[in-house]
Amino acid sequence: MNIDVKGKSQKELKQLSQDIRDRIIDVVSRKGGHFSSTLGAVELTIGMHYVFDAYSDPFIFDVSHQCYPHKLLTDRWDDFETIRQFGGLSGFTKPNESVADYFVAGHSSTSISLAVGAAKSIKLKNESRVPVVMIGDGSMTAGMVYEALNELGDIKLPVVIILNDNEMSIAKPIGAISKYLSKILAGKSYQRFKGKVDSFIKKNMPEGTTYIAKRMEEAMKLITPGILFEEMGVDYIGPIDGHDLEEVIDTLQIAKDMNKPVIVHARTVKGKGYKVAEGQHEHWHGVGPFNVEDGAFVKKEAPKAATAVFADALINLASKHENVVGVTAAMPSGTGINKLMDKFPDRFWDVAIAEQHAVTSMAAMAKEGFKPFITIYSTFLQRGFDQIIHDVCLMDLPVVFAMDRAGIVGNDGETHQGAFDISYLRFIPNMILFAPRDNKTLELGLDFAYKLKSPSAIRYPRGAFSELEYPSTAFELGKAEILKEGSSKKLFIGYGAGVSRAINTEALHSEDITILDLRFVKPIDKKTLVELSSKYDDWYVFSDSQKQGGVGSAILEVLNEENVKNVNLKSFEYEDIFIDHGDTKKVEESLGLLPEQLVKAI
Ligand SMILES: Cc1ncc(C[n+]2csc(CCOP(=O)(O)OP(=O)(O)O)c2C)c(N)n1
Ligand SMILES: CC(=O)[C@@H](O)[C@H](O)COP(=O)(O)O
Ligand SMILES: [Mg+2]
Repeated sequence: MNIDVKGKSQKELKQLSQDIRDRIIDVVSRKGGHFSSTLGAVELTIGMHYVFDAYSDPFIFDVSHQCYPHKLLTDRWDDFETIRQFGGLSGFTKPNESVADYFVAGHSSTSISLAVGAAKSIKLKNESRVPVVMIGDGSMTAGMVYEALNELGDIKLPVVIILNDNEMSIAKPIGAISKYLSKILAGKSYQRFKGKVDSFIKKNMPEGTTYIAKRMEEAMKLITPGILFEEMGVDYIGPIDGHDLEEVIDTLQIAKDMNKPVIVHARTVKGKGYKVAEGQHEHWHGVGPFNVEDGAFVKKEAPKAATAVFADALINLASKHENVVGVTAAMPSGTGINKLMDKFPDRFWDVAIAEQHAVTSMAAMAKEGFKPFITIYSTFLQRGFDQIIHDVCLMDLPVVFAMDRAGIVGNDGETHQGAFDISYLRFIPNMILFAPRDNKTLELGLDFAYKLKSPSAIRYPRGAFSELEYPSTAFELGKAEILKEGSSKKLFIGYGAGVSRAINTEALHSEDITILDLRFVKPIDKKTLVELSSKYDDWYVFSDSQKQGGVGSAILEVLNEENVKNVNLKSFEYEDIFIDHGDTKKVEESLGLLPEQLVKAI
């Protein structure tokens, strides 16, 4: 059922915020999810629903990982139990779940552009709806936000932007924007100060002093904390206490009545309402199950994650070679670069949510003789696509793209799957694409990448590789590796983490099948593939990647160019769909990618 906040008293709203927190703490402690962001957004979300109408005004949450209170208020209180589970609610906003969710999100800093587009449409349709945005301080560090503000300040259409400032990104926020916003938070609220001046003028100055008042207003703009936004043509109100329901509602009402673009700067506490998580705690951003009483995480015995193997291997490399440098775009712990930043603070940086800047700035370092490692989730590298072509590959610069979370990522779902990197990188000239099959070959892969004189991209999965019984061998450019020769006319070709799926499928199959680790998608090992075509007719491809333009496509191109006619190739890569959220195994099963399913398909 919808919870109608508009009719509630302050007292009832306070109780509602407690009920929402209790529900989030209860479910997320059992199921995992985005925790501290969402606790910090409770009063702001109630305020949005009190002043605006989610079923007509576009409610736009940036990243939307903080949208759980919004979902609880819009007919998903009971279903919230299924958050991020396979077949259940998405952990992000999703219009096909509820009309109250205006747009899909998951990648950051899109919200103000969406609001501009919505506002233009509303004007053209002569409607009176008002887009309302919630964007965090971390998401304000991406360039796309300023592209949107630049236009919004010019066209001056009514948009209310709630800047939910908890002085945290996932980790501590980085950069001048964050420092600027924190400085404002440290000061007193400009509006209260402005109000005092206005009433002083009215009371003590004779009639007709509007001229002076105007001058005072202009002068104050010079000291208004929101000068950055005011100068861009967007009004600024704040900072306000983002947990004071009355202040939030009053301010949002004022902002809405201004009928122009306005930023409401709200100070909040990340994790508010769950003591253990309140404040600057990176590990409460996205959590697995935990014990509510003491905040202890439910420890699951897991093999060493690829991220940790990567980070340790990069530390070794950086210890040996002074010219190794690297960046993360606001994902220091997720990528393991936090370890490098600690050990080599003058050679590894968090550049904030700025993937485009990460790519291009590292291209310059490569030109200067350094060996940059851009460590980034496959899905977020999509944000720097043109920079890869224009600033790295065109000049054939030796930048390494270390792509974590390649393949299915699980509970984050369709906005985060690492499905596309092979397809979107393979057609770029000078790019080298290769993939390790286990931890040891990941380590060897970094040593190999270090020596390359061209751009390269190495991919590895979320979580751990499977342990393989095959000895690991060093990479040789463009060379595949036969792991096992079999008597069957079938050939299994694995790539990256897909190699273990090929091995597990072969183990279940009745025939004795040859297994090839392709190792390189570009340059691909044409010679070996042509030789194998004389022995094997039925080829099967295993890779955690989109079929379109992926590994199977690359192999078919070789067979076509080399005029090979006898091979039938079937690729078990992802079909032409966006892959939904859920535990990775459940998602793989829904795609028919479990070995026992593949054996039947073969
Ligand atoms: C393009 C992109 N890069 C990185 C991320 C990963 N990410 C998700 S939330 C987040 C931090 C957002 O911080 P903020 O906007 O302050 O929200 P808070 O969690 O503090 O409420 C980051 C870096 C992303 N979602 N999209
Ligand atoms: C919302 C967001 O984009 C990040 O919090 C992301 O969910 C982290 O993913 P991992 O859990 O794979 O590090
Ligand atoms: Mg924040």
